[in-house]
Amino acid sequence: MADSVAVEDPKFTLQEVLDTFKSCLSENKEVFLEHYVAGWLGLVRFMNSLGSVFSFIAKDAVNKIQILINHLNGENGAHYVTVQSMVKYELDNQLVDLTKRGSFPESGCRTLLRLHRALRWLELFLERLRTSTEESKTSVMCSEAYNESLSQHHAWIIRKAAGTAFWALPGRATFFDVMNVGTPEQVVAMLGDALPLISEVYQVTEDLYAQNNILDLP
Ligand SMILES: CCCCCCCC/C=C\CCCCCCCC(=O)N[C@@H](COP(=O)(O)O)[C@H](O)/C=C/CCCCCCCCCCCCC
Repeated sequence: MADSVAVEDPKFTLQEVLDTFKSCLSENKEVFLEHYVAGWLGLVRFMNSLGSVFSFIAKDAVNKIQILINHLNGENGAHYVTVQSMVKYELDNQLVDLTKRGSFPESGCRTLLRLHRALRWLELFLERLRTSTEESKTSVMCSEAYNESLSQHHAWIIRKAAGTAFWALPGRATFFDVMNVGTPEQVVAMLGDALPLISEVYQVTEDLYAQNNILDLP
C-alpha cells in the first residue's frame, strides 16, 4: 500500500468503493485492514467531490486512514494484516490506552474504532438512500443516520458543525449522479447488493471489539 493518502481520482465510481468493502472479509471472517483502509479512502474521495464544506470531516478521516497506513507499512506491519491480528498484537503488548488518553494516541485499535463508528453511520445512511423516494432529502437522511450513530460519540461543537455541513449536501438526484453508477434503479440495486456486506464487516468488527472490551477506547 502507498505510504500516503492520495484523494484525487477522476475515474471514481461508488461501485468500486463498495467492491473494496466486499473484499474486506476473509473466508473465516477476518477483516483485511488494507482493504478496509482502501474502502475508506474511496469514500473520502467521494466526499471530496461533494465540495469543500465537507473538508473538515474529510481531513479527520484522512488523518485516521494515514495512521492505519503507517501501521500497515511500519516495521510491525505483519501484525496489522487483519483487524483481528491488530487487536491481539496491540492488546498483548499493552499498546492501547484503555481508560484515558496517554502514551498511545495513535494506536490502531482506537483509530480504527473511530472509522468503525462512522461505518455504522454509512450503513444507516445508505439504507435510507436505498429506500428513499424522489422527494426524500439527503440532508434529512444523513442527519437521521448521524443522530442514530456517530453523534453519540461527538462533542457538541462537532455535532453542530456536522449538522451545518449536512444542509450543504446536494439533492438526491445529484447525489446519485456523483455516485457514477447509472440510473436510480441501478443505484438502488447496487446499494441492495453492497449493504449486507458493509453490515457484515461492521458486525464482525463490533463483535471483536465487544469481546475484547474495547468499544469505548478514549
Ligand atoms: C452513496 C453515498 C456514499 C456516502 C459517502 C460518504 C462518504 C463519507 C466519507 C467519510 C465519512 C466521514 C468519516 C468521518 C470519520 C469521523 C471519525 C470521528 O468520529 N472523529 C471524531 C473523533 O476523533 P478523535 O478526536 O477521537 O480522534 C472527530 O472529532 C471528528 C471530527 C470531524 C467531524 C466528523 C463528523 C462526521 C459526520 C459523518 C457524516 C459525513 C457526511 C458526509 C456526507 C456525504
